[in-house]
This record gives sequence, structure tokens and C-alpha cells, in this order.
Amino acid sequence: MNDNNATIELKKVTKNFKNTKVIDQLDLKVVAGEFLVLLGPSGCGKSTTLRMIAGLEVASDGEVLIDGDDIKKSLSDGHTIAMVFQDYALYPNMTVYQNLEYALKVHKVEKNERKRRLTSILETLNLSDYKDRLPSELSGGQKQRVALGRGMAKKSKVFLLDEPLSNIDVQLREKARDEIQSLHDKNNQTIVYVTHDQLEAMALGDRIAVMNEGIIQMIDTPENIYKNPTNLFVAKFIGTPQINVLPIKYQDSCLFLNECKLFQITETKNIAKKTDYLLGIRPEHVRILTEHKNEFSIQAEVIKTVDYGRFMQLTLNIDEETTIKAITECLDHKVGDKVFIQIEKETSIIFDVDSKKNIYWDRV
Ligand SMILES: Nc1ncnc2c1ncn2[C@@H]1O[C@H](COP(=O)(O)OP(=O)(O)OP(=O)(O)O)[C@@H](O)[C@H]1O
Repeated sequence: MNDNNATIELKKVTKNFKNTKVIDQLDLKVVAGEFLVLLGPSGCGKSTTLRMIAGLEVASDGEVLIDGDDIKKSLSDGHTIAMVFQDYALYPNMTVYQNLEYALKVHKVEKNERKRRLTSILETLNLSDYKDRLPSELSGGQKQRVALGRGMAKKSKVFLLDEPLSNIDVQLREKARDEIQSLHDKNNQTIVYVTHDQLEAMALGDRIAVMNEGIIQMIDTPENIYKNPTNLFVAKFIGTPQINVLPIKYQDSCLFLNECKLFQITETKNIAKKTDYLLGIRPEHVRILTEHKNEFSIQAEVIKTVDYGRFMQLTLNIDEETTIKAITECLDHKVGDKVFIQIEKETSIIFDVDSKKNIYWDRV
């Protein structure tokens, strides 16, 4: 650890609003200098978790520690934590420049240094022309950029961001995202970043914590979350188009989708215990063949195509009840085409039909 970052730890944190439990015994460790993204659907408790780390909400039970000390210590010094709020929280009577400068003045950052930092931030966030305006004279996206700039200027050990790019135009959003990332590379702040945008999470996070209903479902690198989701919720929440989920049967060392044989399993391990499972296969892993190749080739009909220029998204009917989505680089497919698909063992994820957990069937 160095001077620029701090660890964050939540130990068995619960938060109730009146009689409703919105966070349930949450354990979370953010390593010093890490970029952690909290990702999940609306209402799952991301903002509440972030607000407890910021000391804006008090945990009903459990502990919130910054560098091993109770959150109150960090709050008292005013330096340790900076937060970008979802609703911007700008000072209405101050200009953009004054909003950005305020915290730096309070923390006695020298005038030339203040000017240097703020000029660069105003430029980066395309705000130079608006520096003398009041927040009431700005659009939503501009206000959000000011809020982001204010957090960036502070160079705190812990930087907390709650959906900081949600109202910013797509083009500028990418630039702002790059800026947050390079700020992190440069200053090594410990960042906790809340979003419900999976692409943003995948692009930014060293690790992603996927939340649902006040519980962290999985916390891991973007790659592991995508390739080896711990349960069906995580598998479905990450990836566009969504992962295909098919009811399958295990029989005679093979997996079957209805009457179609998918593939053979030599090492039975976790899978020999039951007959029914759910198979998850990402659309880009469904192999499209123009002709029958072997006993594992399954006939399908193209019922919808979406041409994205570089790739095509196909919706395929295997039978009356089974539809599957596929992504292919071949742009020649048309509705009505008869093709064959192949589902491969290496890219298949198998879930328990009851618990919906990944059974990690391919692991020893
Ligand atoms: N002050 C409050 N009083 C009562 N309920 C609250 C309060 N703040 C949040 N909640 C409830 O707690 C749950 C979690 O809210 P939270 O804002 O943490 O979710 P979120 O995942 O950040 O959602 P979003 O992405 O929509 O902002 C929601 O059901 C919300 O209605």
C-alpha cells in the first residue's frame, strides 16, 4: 500500500430500512489500489452499499472499515474519501469552477496547483466553456461531468462513484471512462464504482462484484465472471445477447437436448448424480455449420437475423419449443435457411436444475 490508496472492508454488513432488509450480511474486501465495480439490477442495493462505505448511511449491523479503522475515522479527516453522487449534489450558488475548486480550497491545496488540476479536468470533461455557469444553467450530462470532475480533483485515497456516466452522451462517455481509468492507473486510488451497465463494468473493473437482492452473487475478474459464472443469475446478467439456457438430460455418458445428442462426457465427476440439468451456452459459442458433420450436429432453422455489419445475430429454431441465439461472422444467412449447430463441451456451462448453481462439471 502507498499514501494514495486504502483498503476497504465490509464485515457482515446488514442494512435495514424500517422493516426491510436491503443488504444481508455482506462481506467485501477491496484491496488497496483496486478498481472494484458493483454491478447489479436496479434496487439490488449497490448505492446503499456505496453510501455505507462513504459513511452516508450507517450499517444496521456489521462493520465498515477503511484501512482497518472504523469508517468514522476517515470521515473526520475529510481527505480520505471522495464520492461522485448519482444526483450530482452540486452547490447551486457556485459556478462550475467554484464547485470544482471548493474541496481543494478546504483542503488547502495551493492556488497554482488548484488551477493546474482544474484546467486539465475542465478540458478533459469538455467543460472549459461552462466554467462560469451555475449548475441551474447546465444540462443533466454537463452537471454529471462537473460532479465527476469534482471527485477527480480531490485525489483522495478512496474514490467512490455512483453511476457517474449514466447521463453522459455515448461519445463523451467513452472519453470520460478512459479518463477515470487513466486516473486510476496514475494515482492508484482505491475505487468502488457502481453501475448497472455490464459493458462499463467489464471495461473498468479489476474485479466485479455482481449483486442481487442485497447479496453479492459472485466477485471475480471480468473474465472469470463471463466464462465461469457461479450461478444462472450471474450468467444471464452478463453478456449481450443473453446466454442461451437449455434444459438437458444426462444419459449414458452423453448430454441430450430432447432427442439430440450434444456431446459425450468421459469423466463423469459432478454430473453423474442427476438426470436433469440446465446448459448455458453463449451465443458466440454456438457453432453454425452448413452441413451435417457428425452425430452431434443438430438441425436448426434460421427464423430471425440481425446484421451488425461485422457480425450477424441469428435466432434459430431447433424444434417447436427450443430457440437458440447465435453470433456468427458469416453474414450470408437468411431467414428460412436450414443449418446445423454444434454445442461444444469446452464452452458449455452446466447448472443444477434446482439450485441454479454452476456445477463446474469440468473440474476435478
Ligand atoms: N432511504 C431509504 N429508505 C427506504 N428504502 C430505501 C432507502 N434507500 C434505498 N432504499 C431501498 O433499498 C433498496 C436498494 O436501493 P439502492 O438504491 O441501494 O439500489 P441500487 O442497486 O443502487 O438501485 P439503482 O441502480 O436503481 O440506483 C431499494 O429497494 C430501495 O427502494
